[in-house]
Amino acid sequence: MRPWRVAHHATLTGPCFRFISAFMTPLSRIRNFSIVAHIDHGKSTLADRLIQLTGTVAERDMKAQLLDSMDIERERGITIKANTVRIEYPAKDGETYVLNLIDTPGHVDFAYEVSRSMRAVEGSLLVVDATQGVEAQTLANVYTAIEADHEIVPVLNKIDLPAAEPERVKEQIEDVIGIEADNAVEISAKTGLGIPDVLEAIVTRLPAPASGDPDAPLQAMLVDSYYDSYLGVVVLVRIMQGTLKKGDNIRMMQTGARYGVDRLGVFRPAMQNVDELGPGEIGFLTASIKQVRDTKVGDTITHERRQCEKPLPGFKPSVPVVFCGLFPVDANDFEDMRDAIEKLALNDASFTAEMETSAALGFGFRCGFLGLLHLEVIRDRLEREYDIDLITTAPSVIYHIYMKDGEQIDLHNPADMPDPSKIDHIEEPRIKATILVPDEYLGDVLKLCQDRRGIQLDLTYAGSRAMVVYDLPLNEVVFDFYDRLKSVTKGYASFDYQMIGYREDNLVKMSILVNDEPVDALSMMVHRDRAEMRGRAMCEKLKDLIPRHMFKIPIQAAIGGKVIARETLSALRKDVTAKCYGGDATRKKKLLEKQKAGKKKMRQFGKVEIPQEAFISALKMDS
Ligand SMILES: Nc1nc2c(ncn2[C@@H]2O[C@H](COP(=O)(O)OP(=O)(O)OP(=O)(O)O)[C@@H](O)[C@H]2O)c(=O)[nH]1
Repeated sequence: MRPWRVAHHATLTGPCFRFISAFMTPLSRIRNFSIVAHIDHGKSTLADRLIQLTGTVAERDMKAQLLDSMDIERERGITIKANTVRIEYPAKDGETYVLNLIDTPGHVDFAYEVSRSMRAVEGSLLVVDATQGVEAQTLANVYTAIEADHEIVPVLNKIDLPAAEPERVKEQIEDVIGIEADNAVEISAKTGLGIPDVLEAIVTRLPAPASGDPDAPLQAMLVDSYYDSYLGVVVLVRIMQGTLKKGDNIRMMQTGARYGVDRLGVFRPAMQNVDELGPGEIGFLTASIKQVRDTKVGDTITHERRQCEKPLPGFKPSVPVVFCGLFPVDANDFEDMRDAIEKLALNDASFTAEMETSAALGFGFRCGFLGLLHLEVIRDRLEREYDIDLITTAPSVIYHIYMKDGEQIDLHNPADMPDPSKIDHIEEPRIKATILVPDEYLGDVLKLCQDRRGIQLDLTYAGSRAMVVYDLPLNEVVFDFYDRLKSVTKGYASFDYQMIGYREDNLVKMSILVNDEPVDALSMMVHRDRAEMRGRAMCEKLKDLIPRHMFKIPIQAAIGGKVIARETLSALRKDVTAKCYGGDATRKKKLLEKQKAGKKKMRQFGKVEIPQEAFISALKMDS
């Protein structure tokens, strides 16, 4: 999972295991920073180069993208959880500096983690691909950095490419973000060009940590945590005030949990033990913590005996916003799936799962995620690492249902919708979406947002690119908005969003009935004005996706008891093997075997079998 960490555990007991002697680096020689960038602009490659150039990792151990450690991260080239590394850099002024890099996730789903890790450092490198320019996530992340009072050094990457336009991109950074970019460092993280300048810029242009008193009561930020099968939960901390020592008894101020510190250390990037961590330093601790859930990112760690007066400000637990049902295709996999889900949940506090039974799909889990990417990552891991075939139901958001009797219900699953006659009104979550798109695709983007019940908030230009800001219902975005956006703009748009709150709208639950049996997994919340259109589209699709049976199958969409759309799948007249006339026995056998294998992936609904693909395909909306 995190190969470099696991791989380097050996060194903890091996001959090269050593303690860093108990001296604290003076604040003036510490620089804590993060790298903010849009996906693919080269953040991980730059981090690798910094590590390599400072000899933090021996050349032979250098694996591309050291900091992106999960397989899926590697494969998709995205960074999911924050990671950290401590680099020692002998600067031109003759002093050796300790540089702590916290690598932050680049994707919108993990905005909260980004904002937390930013609070743990004083400065940021803003990496912008000199061939692409500023993108939506560059904006979102750089604003988070600005909010955290960071000093920011712009870095233009990929200047080795002929398409690089550093001057234009500098101008764009100044126009769009509003920070000075004249003195941006021009580099190629790929070839290594300009990397020494980046190291010098970190030392000379980013601030040292603000004053901290090593003798004050301990105040440390819990920046991140992960589960390690050898060490248990490993907690990444940034010391603000006081000194943390091995053996100390600590207390998490938000959760109230108490622990004894077993081990203290830093990542270089292999784990290296230290005796103590002082103000301004970033390191890790282990403390026989059983599950990641007990460590809340953003919590304040203090000493049990001598507590600091106040926790650090701004703590909020990250809460799942997108929910869906995950069911094993083969009911026999349920126990394996439960184990797998428990393991994943141990390592990911923002992923929630509760057992669920569906009339149609049997036993499974209702799972909560930070966003769509998070959902995909977890689903992929279940399928890949644990080898479980899954049926995923339509993602849904949390609706606030206000009942006539004054009760308020949070609806996570459309299947649990209460009797509509008892409902007063329903509110849905809305987001503010920022989209940056080349001019020529603007029309398509506006249409897409409009189709998804968007309200335009702003439209401005930065060079030949438009920046549109829309207020959109989250529900319209969760399923395939991002895919549609990519396809209508040929991949040239970038997208970022933040939640802005709940608003009332005319929402109803649409049920789908196949052969008069409701299929829970396909029920969804829709806007009343769109229900008919959606219902019709859904029935038409299902008609194509459900194989014909020996009898006629009505497929209906309904709101309450009222049918709003209907299709009929005609009966199959011939036997599947009928076309194999002429007695080709092997062909006939093959066909029957194929049919049998296909059956495993089918779900029985009353008398009707629905293939697994139908669930996903039916829920994808075409414009
Ligand atoms: N030509 C060229 N390619 C580069 C350079 N820096 C990075 N790349 C390539 O750009 C792609 C993306 O680089 P990454 O370092 O994975 O990007 P990232 O910003 O870390 O992406 P996330 O982890 O998804 O946030 C990779 O294929 C790199 O090899 C560069 O200076 N020049």
